[in-house]
Amino acid sequence: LPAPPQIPLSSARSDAKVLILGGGMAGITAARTLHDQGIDDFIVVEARHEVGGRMLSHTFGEPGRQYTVELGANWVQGTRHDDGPENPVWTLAKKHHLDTRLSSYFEGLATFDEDGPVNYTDVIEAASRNFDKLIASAGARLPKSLVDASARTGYSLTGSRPQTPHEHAAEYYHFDWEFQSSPEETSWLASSWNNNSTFFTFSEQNAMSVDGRGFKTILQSEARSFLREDQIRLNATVDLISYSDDGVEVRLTDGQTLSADHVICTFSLGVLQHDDVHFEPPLPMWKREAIYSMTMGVYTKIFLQFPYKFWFDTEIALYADRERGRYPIWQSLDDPDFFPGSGILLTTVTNAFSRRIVSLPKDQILDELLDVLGTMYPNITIPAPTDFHFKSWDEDPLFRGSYANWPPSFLEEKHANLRADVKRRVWFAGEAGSKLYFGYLQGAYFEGRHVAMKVTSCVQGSREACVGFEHVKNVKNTRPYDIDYEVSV
Ligand SMILES: Cc1cc2nc3c(=O)[nH]c(=O)nc-3n(C[C@H](O)[C@H](O)[C@H](O)COP(=O)(O)OP(=O)(O)OC[C@H]3O[C@@H](n4cnc5c(N)ncnc54)[C@H](O)[C@@H]3O)c2cc1C
Repeated sequence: LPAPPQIPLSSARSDAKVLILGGGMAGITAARTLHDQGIDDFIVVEARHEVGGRMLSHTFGEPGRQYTVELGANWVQGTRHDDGPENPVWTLAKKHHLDTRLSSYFEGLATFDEDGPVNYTDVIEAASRNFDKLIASAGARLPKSLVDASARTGYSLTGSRPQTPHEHAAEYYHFDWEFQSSPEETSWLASSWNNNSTFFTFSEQNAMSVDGRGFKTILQSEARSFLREDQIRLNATVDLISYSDDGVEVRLTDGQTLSADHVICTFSLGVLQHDDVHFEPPLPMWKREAIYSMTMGVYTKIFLQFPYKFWFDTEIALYADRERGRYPIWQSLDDPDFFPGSGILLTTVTNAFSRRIVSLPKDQILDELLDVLGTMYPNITIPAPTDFHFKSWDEDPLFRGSYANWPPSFLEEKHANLRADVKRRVWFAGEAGSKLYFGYLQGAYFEGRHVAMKVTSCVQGSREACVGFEHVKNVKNTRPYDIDYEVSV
């Protein structure tokens, strides 16, 4: 295997034709695309000490029992059908010899509730059929141009109305665990096309990284294969982007200024929503409206290491609590396919529950987790964990959440505006901009490539050849609201 990438700490250069702001999947793919198009006059500017973005690994476990776990993206979701199109993330994984194992989410699930182990796999199978009906019903609406609604509306209309803790947990497993948002918070139509784009276009396989170099190695190795030292600045946090018809200036938090003809912003949607980076002049209203209309969700993986394994032999267990979303998914990494003997168990929580727990003292979270495990295993004395870790994505000013989600009220025009450039100077790329693959690494990849191709025509061509994305200045209803304020007496 190639040696770990050594990316230089800082470049002395300050001016380039293009500044790529952010060194995650979208940023490195944009850089690779520019390079492949013969443009090398660019600098990638990244706040962290390494590239990778939300591909973020962590060394976890007590001394002598340490493993590389993934706090962010962990799976290549959708690989390739026999002779169908290949997920470009899978292409990168293969190119850089990423060590992966196929996850078997839906085979041999262990099931628990507040009474301990109990079998409700029939309910999980029903939830799987309900999810399929949800997707199919959205597919039937699209050709008729029927209006969007929440996935909850879709579920209800197709006859799925979960009542019991088992039904809620089973629905959560199929829906929230993927979208990190509830059916109420999510678009019926967009969740369906998002699911189909990844799992039908590529494949239903989920290949999990168990690589000791971290999942990020695919980006770092890729970056090392074409980036020169003076084409990347690490530990450089962007604070202000000033733009005009003539070009762009980028101010870093240390006061340094970089200038360029174009910038490609790959900050997460959450970063754009929180004004962590300022724009001068402020971004136009149509752009801000789009930014604030899509949602950034939270997906928190909580890792626990125990001195020994006392739990289920399947990869995943489902726990049905009376409170929907309370520590429902448990994943064993101490599995012959993953990290045997590691003693690592992880649970995932999302959105509202996730925001609740990260505001609690760590001891309290740990007590809650041990309490749930005690409920799942009433006849076992749960040993004290040897390590415990999670990352609060929501609170990190470089991410402000985990990945984007398409809410029911989000119109296609607004999404086009989210993706659109401003003045053909300030460009936006990142997973949120991908209409089909938002949320996924492949979304970031496709956006990085697509936007870099647009910028290429601006850098190489005449002014006429430089064509930005279309945006809609005022997003309107096709039919105005008919509201009669008259008070009848
Ligand atoms: C917990 C979690 C689990 C996930 N699981 C999966 C999965 O299994 N499979 C999958 O396909 N996807 C998954 N995703 C989503 C996937 O990680 C993202 O879609 C993808 O990494 C986004 O890439 P990006 O380049 O658009 O953004 P990012 O990776 O966020 O890149 C943006 C970069 O900008 C940098 N930056 C931010 N602010 C500044 C600033 N002011 N100045 C300079 N630099 C800045 C950041 O440090 C970052 O490196 C997961 C994400 C999370 C958080």
